[in-house]
Amino acid sequence: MTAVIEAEGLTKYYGPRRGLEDVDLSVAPGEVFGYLGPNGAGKTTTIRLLLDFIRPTRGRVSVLGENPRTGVAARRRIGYLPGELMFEGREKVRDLLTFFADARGGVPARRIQDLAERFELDLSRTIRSLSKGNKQKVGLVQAFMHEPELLILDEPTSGLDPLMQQEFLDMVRAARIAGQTVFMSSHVLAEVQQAADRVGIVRAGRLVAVEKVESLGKRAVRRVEVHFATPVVAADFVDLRGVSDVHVEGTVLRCTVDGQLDALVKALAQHTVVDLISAEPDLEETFLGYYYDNEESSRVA
Ligand SMILES: Nc1ncnc2c1ncn2[C@@H]1O[C@H](COP(=O)(O)OP(=O)(O)OP(=O)(O)O)[C@@H](O)[C@H]1O
Repeated sequence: MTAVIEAEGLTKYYGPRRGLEDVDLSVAPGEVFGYLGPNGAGKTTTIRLLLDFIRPTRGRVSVLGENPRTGVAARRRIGYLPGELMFEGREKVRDLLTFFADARGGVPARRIQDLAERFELDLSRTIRSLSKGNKQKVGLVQAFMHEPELLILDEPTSGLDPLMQQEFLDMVRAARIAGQTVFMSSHVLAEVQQAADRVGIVRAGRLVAVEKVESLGKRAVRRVEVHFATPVVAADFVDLRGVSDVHVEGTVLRCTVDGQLDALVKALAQHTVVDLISAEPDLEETFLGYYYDNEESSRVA
């Protein structure tokens, strides 16, 4: 099957500054692809290249089988949520959405109404009176409303409260079931894990890893901090399966656990445990774990 998004050696320099370099990427029809990276990694640059808002310094990209530069017809088949919404007008939300709907060849009013209800968005408000989160909802409604073949979403959950983030993820899952393809950027691994089939990790302008979400889940790396009633020694914990970065200061143990907690929990049980804190690592830590431990399997295919 032809890829919906295909990039080869995609590179963008802003003057001497690297925005993106040598990105090879292929997103299959019906796939939900999460594009993860810290601030300034190159996510927005990639998305702008896909939409021909900027042109590559070198390399090539095709979207829905077309070169974004010439494939104007393909644009209607795309729903796009920009990272920064420029909605400011005095008009009502309903009027703005109707305007977008008409530009895409028409969308049933009922569909707009349903999406607005889902997101608890008041269509009778004026655009400029909306909070950041509500503007984000307008952006999402306009991206989804014409049921495009491809959704390109730049930081879609930014500004949404947790309930609305879940609503959004439900919509992505529904889009996937309907056979739509989704390319979404994020800097939050947890949210992408809930909806995506694969995750690409971009860092300093390079796509450093592409992983199936299932395999990410299996490698749950955690930071663990344990407080004991009496002092402990590091030697009790250093050789345990999955445990690394062991540091002991008096009655406090800090370490990293990759995979099951079982071996650590059994060793802890030899002491009196006062408190145990287990935190998911941030994106960078998870990804570094992959990149260095699993380099041969993770490089982009
Ligand atoms: N118009 C521009 N002119 C110069 N440099 C730019 C421009 N746009 C982006 N860059 C640089 O390119 C790099 C990638 O930026 P990009 O906006 O693509 O990152 P991002 O992953 O989307 O980050 P964020 O999460 O902060 O939006 C950064 O170093 C950024 O400073």
